[in-house]
Amino acid sequence: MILIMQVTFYLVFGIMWHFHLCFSAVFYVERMRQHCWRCSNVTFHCSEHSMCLLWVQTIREQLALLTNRPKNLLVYINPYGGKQRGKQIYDHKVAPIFSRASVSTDVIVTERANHARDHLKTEADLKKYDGVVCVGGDGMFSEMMHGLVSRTQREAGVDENSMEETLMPCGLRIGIIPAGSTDCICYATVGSNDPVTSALHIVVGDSQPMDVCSVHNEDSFLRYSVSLLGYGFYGDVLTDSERKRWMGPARYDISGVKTFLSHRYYEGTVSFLPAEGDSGTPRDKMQCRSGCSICLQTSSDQLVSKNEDSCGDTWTVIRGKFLAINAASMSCACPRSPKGLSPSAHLADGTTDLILVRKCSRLNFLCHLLRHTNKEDQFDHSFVEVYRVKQFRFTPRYQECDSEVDLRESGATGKRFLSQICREHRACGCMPSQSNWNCDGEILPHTAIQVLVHSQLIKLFARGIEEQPVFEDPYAQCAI
Ligand SMILES: CCCCCCCCCCCCC/C=C/[C@@H](O)[C@H](COP(=O)(O)O)NC(C)=O
Ligand SMILES: Nc1ncnc2c1ncn2[C@@H]1O[C@H](COP(=O)(O)OP(=O)(O)O)[C@@H](O)[C@H]1O
Ligand SMILES: [Ca+2]
Repeated sequence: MILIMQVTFYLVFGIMWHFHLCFSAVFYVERMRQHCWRCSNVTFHCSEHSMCLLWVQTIREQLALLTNRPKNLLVYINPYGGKQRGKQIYDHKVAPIFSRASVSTDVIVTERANHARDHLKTEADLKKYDGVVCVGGDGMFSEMMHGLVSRTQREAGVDENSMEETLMPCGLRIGIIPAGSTDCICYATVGSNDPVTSALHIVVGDSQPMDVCSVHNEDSFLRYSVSLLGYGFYGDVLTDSERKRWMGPARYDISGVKTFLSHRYYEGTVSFLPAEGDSGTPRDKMQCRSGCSICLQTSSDQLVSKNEDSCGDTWTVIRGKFLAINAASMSCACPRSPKGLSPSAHLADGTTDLILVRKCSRLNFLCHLLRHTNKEDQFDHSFVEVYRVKQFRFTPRYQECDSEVDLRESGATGKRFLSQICREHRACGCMPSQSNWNCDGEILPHTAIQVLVHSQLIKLFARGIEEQPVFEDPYAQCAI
C-alpha cells in the first residue's frame, strides 16, 4: 500500500474521513482513454480510531507540501458560450472537484461580453488568488487573457502600443473549463475538451507556459492571439458565422461550407522573420507533448539572452494571391481537427507557424481542408507553404499600392490618380477585395497587421498533451 501511495501520491487531491466509522477515503486522479482524467477514490478501513487519525493527518501533511496547487481561484462563467451549458457544467462537474480538493472560489457569471476582461483589467483584487479560471470557449479565454496581460503590463509600466518593449509575463495561471464551440486552446493543451479533466489539471496544480502573439496596426496595439490568426478562409468563416451565433457550434459548419463554395482569394504581401536555432520545422513531425524538449530549451535560452536584438535579421517577403493565410502559435487541435492546423507547432517555443495557401482550384483546396481531419499531410501540396517564424507582417494589395504611390509621388496628383484607378476597378468588378483577420475567434478591425511572438508570456493550469500511454497506474487500479 505504501508503494501505491508513492506511485500515485502526486495525483491525490483530497481526503474525506469519518471518525466514528473509522474509514478514510482518498481521492486521486485516474487516467482514462484519450487523455481524459477521472476522479477515483480508495477507502481505507481501520479498527482503531487513533490509527485512522494518523493516516489522515499524514496525508494532509503530504498534501500541504505540494505548494504549486491553487487554494483560491477566481472563476468567470460565460452562460452563453457554446451550447449555453457553462453554468450547468460548472455547478455539476467542476465545483464538486474544487470543494473536494479544498479549493475556495469566487464565481462571477458574466452579464455581457467583455465583463470578465474589464473586471480582470481594473477591478479584481488579484492578490487574493492563485489563479483565474474561465468556463466558456476560446473567445472567453481570450477575454480573460487580455484582461490579465493588459493589467500586468499596466502595473509594470509597459506600453502595449510599442512593439519595441518586452512584455512582462503574467504571474497568475489561467484554467480553462471547456464550454464553448471550438475549445481549441483547451484541446491543444490538455488533449481533450472534457470539463472534469480540466478541473483535475487545475486542482493538481499543473503549469504549462504558452506563447502569445501581439497584433499591431502601425503604432497601435490591436489584440493578442494564442491560437489562430487567420486571413481569407478562416476570417471569412468567422465573419459569416457571427451572424449565425444563435445556431451554436453548428454555425461554423454552415459558414465553412458557404465560404468554401465562394472560393475567394485575396492579394497581398506577407513578410516574416524566420525562427532561428533548434526550433525545428512545421513539417518535422516532432509534436509538442508534455515536457516538450523544444519548449524547455526555449525557457533556458530565455534565461541566457532575454530579448535578443532582431535588427540584423533579414525579412523574407512573399507576394501573391492567397485563399488563406494562417498563423498557428500552437497546433490548434480541436475535435473538428484532432491534429490541428499545424500539427507540429509548439505551445511555448516563441514561434508561430505561418501557413500560406495560394490560389488553387476548389478541388485542391477541398483536398487540403480534408487533410486536417485525417492522417495525410496538409502541407504536402504545391500551393501550400509553411514557415516557422517569430515575427510577421501582412499588407493587403490596395493598401500596398496606396503606400507605394505615397512613396513615389507624395503629392495630391498621385492620390487622385490612385483613387481614379480604384473607382475604375470597382466598376469593372476586379478591385482587389479584402478579407478580415480571425484572431482567436474575434474579427480584427484592420487588415494590415504586424505580429510579434512573445515567448511564454502566460501560464495555464495544464501540462501539455501526455504521450499515451504514459503509465496507466496499474497499481492504482489494483488498489480499488
Ligand atoms: C470540408 C472540411 C473542412 C474541415 C476543416 C477543419 C479545419 C479545422 C481547423 C480549426 C482550427 C480552429 C482554430 C480555432 C479557432 C477559434 O479560436 C475560433 C473561435 O472559437 P470559439 O467560437 O470561441 O469556440 N473558431 C473558429 C472556427 O474560428
Ligand atoms: N454574459 C455574456 N453575454 C454575452 N456575451 C458574452 C457574455 N460573456 C461572454 N461573452 C462573449 O461571448 C463570446 C463567445 O464566448 P465563448 O465562451 O468563447 O463561446 P463560443 O465558443 O461559443 O464562441 C465571447 O467573445 C465573449 O466575449
Ligand atoms: Ca508556439
